[in-house]
Amino acid sequence: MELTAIPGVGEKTADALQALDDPERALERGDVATLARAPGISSGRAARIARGAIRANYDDPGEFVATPRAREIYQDVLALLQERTVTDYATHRLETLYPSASRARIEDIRERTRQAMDKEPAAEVLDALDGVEPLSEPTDRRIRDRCLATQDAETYAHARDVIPEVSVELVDNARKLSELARGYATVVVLDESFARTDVDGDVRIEPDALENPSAVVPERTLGFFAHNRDRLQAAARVHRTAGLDPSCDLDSLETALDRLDTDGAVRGDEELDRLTTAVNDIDAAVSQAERVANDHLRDAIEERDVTIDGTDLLSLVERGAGVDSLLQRELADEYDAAVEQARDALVETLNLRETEAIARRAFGDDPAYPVEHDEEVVNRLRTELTAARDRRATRQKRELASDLAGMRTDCQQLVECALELDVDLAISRFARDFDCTMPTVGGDGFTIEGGRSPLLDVAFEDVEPVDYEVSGVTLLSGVNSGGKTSMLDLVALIVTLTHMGLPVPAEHARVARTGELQYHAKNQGTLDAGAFESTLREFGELTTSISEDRPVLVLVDELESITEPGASANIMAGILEALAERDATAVFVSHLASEIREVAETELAVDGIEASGIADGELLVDRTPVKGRLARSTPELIVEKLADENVAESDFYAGLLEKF
Ligand SMILES: Nc1ncnc2c1ncn2[C@@H]1O[C@H](COP(=O)(O)OP(=O)(O)OP(=O)(O)O)[C@@H](O)[C@H]1O
Repeated sequence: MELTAIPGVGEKTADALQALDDPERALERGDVATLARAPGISSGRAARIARGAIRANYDDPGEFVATPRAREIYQDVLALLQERTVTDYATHRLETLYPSASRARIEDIRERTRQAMDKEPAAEVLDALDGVEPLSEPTDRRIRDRCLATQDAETYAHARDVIPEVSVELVDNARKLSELARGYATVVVLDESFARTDVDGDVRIEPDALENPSAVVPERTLGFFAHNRDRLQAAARVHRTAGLDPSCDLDSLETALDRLDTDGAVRGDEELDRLTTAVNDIDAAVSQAERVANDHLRDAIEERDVTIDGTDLLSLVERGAGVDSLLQRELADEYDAAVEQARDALVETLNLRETEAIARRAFGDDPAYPVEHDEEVVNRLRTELTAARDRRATRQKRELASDLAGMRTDCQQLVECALELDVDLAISRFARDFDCTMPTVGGDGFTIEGGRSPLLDVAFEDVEPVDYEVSGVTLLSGVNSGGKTSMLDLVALIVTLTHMGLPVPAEHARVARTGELQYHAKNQGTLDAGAFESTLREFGELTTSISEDRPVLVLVDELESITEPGASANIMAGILEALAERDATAVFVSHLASEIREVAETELAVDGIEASGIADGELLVDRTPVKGRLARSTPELIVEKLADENVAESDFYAGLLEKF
């Protein structure tokens, strides 16, 4: 997809998106979290870009949400869904769901919603989701014990691109190569030309190395898996607890991950552990072996009475011989036993195998007291053990890296699948929490049965279910606080959810396909001339823009408050007539329903939310509007109550009542 073809994506944004590994895939998947990783793109902007991409894909003109109040309702719907996610990914991903006029888009989401609603939001699955996050690359991948070397400038540039983790060096002669071999544990030479050069150190001639970078830097794969280990383990747990079909064998993945340390080292290999411990403990083990030998020898000397013939003693002294000679002569056996003990102790403590023979040479056969190790031999032992440890570690790393490298795509899928489950479960929880059903799309206007708005200021279980059906243009009258605004909110909510492809909080609902939701909230007080003029312009544009292929649902709350009552009634009557002429669906909440009907030239339908009376100062309201009924106003109900209750002033109240 050409990035600049997406609505709202210019050259600059397209450049920022190109910095991602695979922007097309992120856009296709509506992966807001990944898009927001592009430089300078906030998550809000990422969501707008993703919606733009979807719109372009469905040829959707957008602009369903046509007014600030309609936008608020959409935001409220989104918030209710987002409250039910576990992962940040799902929170952002839900922002790609929007009310659309495109039949195909709605149908696609409805299909997904139906499947989502069947999914059980079990506590252990939600728990497991807690650790899932999109996979990401570790930031610091510099590897300092190895370098690449080449003679060729082009290979040099290519190597820097392909294996940026290690340094790449230009070498033109054997001297430079041997300098590198002294500075790095391993030098990988990328040219055949050095094949016959004899250089000390671990210098490998691997002209094909750039074709398989993970063989040169198994740390790349291991680092990626170590960095993402917790997320992958959580994703595997989600698959197990939710019974999802995994994209890879979970046991193999978990076994491989168990072998990996958080820093990318291989763990759980006995041989590697043995060699690592031996290298670390060598000095301590040598000292301990010396101690063992000397303790033995001291005890032996203390216990022995050495008898020495006078001539022998004289000859020893004349030769300048020291105690060593005496030891050799008199305590040779004890010395041998002591040295043997030192050798055994060293081999045993360090658990040596291949290097046992070297270790044994660390204590010589020539008698001396105290017994001392041969530093040169110990150093040799250290070098051998270190090399064996490094060889083993490299082999292990390569093996594990090659096991894991093949799993990368499947792991990506494993995590994506778990994250998408979170999106589904948010929809499922929303549907369950608010007793939702899938609405029917089609027909004229809307029908709501048993609708309960989760946006009310009362607990959801206390919301009274309401029914309402409108086709064409209707005035909605009713007592104060009867629930007229709440009814408009419920209609807007159900229409918005339906066009998002989501379930609605009603026992049954049917909604006509709509291109635009025009929901105008109540104004707080009379408008000044300028604001009044612009409100009239808005309605002027709205009534003229309605066409058959772009049907509009108009919800208006107490438009009369924009100016004085007489003028308001005239204006509202005019707007309603224009909407009726264009076969629009509209509900106008008004306390001036009667006055509007009087001045209107066509017959206008009116419904009413009625109160059956007043009890303890509270209106008893039936919140379902009665079709074709102009509801009595609150003042009328109060006058009626006073007329009933006050015998003395009954004439006065009866007179007032007649005026209604
Ligand atoms: N279906 C319902 N179930 C329970 N309570 C409701 C319901 N509808 C409305 N209410 C309660 O009634 C209150 C008033 O509702 P709302 O503001 O919609 O009335 P209104 O008719 O628009 O009032 P006004 O004429 O004063 O503008 C709400 O804040 C809510 O507490």
